[in-house]
Amino acid sequence: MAVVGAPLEMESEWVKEVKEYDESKLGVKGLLDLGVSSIPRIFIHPPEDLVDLKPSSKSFDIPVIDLSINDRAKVVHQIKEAFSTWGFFQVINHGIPIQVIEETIKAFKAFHEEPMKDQYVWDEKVSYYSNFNIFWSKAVNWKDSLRVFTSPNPPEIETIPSACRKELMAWDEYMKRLCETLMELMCEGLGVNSNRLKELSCLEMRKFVCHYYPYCPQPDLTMGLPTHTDRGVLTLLLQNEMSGLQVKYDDEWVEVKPIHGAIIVNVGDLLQIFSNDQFQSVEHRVLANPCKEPRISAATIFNPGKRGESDYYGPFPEMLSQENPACYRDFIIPEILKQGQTDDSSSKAIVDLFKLKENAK
Ligand SMILES: O=C(O)CCC(=O)C(=O)O
Ligand SMILES: [Fe+2]
Repeated sequence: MAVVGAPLEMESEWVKEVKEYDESKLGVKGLLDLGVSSIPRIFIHPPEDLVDLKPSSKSFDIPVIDLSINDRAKVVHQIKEAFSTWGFFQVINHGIPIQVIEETIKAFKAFHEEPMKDQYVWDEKVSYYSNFNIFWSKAVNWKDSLRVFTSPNPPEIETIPSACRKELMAWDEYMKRLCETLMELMCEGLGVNSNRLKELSCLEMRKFVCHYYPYCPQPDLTMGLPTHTDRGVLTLLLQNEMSGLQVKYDDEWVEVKPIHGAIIVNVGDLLQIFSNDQFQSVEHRVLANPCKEPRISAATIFNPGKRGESDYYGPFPEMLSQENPACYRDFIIPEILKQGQTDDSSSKAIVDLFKLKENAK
């Protein structure tokens, strides 16, 4: 963690302030409850993060795919198109009842809004806040996050906070089922066996992150979540009706407009590699929330469960040919974990790590 270009003594002062904030276990919500009206300086992002915060003036929208249409070939084609260009789409009519979606968002919101006055509840809450939001940090982000690994299959109950346990367990099941359906369609789009990603254990390791972006008094100075790509295979994201998520398209930032009941789906770095660059893992970010109403999002990130020394991953060999040579070398998951410890911040870190320069497109 470092302040870019700052002298050493300032850097250590900054680290000290971050540590104090972290150890206070207040979270951003806690700061607001204490009545702050400006953001502490540890939240101020460097200028390069804060240019063009406004979304594109062109009327782009990420694709919306309706899973209920009775034309499988059409859906496969739409997913292939969306993932080859945007790396993102919103899925509607996916079979998850709207009441489930509403109840789930309500439960996650309640978890983050647990009042500090009940010490037992508060202690449990903060025990799930992993290092609060000091994450990919050039500066601290204006949000609080709950992180849970919902693996192995099924998740161990103690790893989930009791305040939203019932809802999160149910949500995990819904996400797994939807992801299985989508992975089959994606595989068909790539021209590989529909079970390919499932057989590769991609439904087995799931990370769940629930972000809470409360009101920010100075949204032009900080970020909710800075620019990044997702590192897993596929991310399924639920959001409430508050906007803030932006996706890079054609070198411009495009706002993902909330659609009631929709789930956002996006390609992670690993899927870009498996697809040998047919699908794109695309940069995205979340602005600090200028509205009184908090923004809630819940990401389920799917990763391969098989992580042994002989479990190799790489571009699907059946997609490769002389005209379409591998853009990446094969690798094992421990190589990624090692890399994650050294540099957590850059977009496409995994893609760059395994790229074969000679075949790069
Ligand atoms: O909060 C959001 O909408 C996006 C979250 C996200 O990009 C992530 O968790 O990787
Ligand atoms: Fe993301």
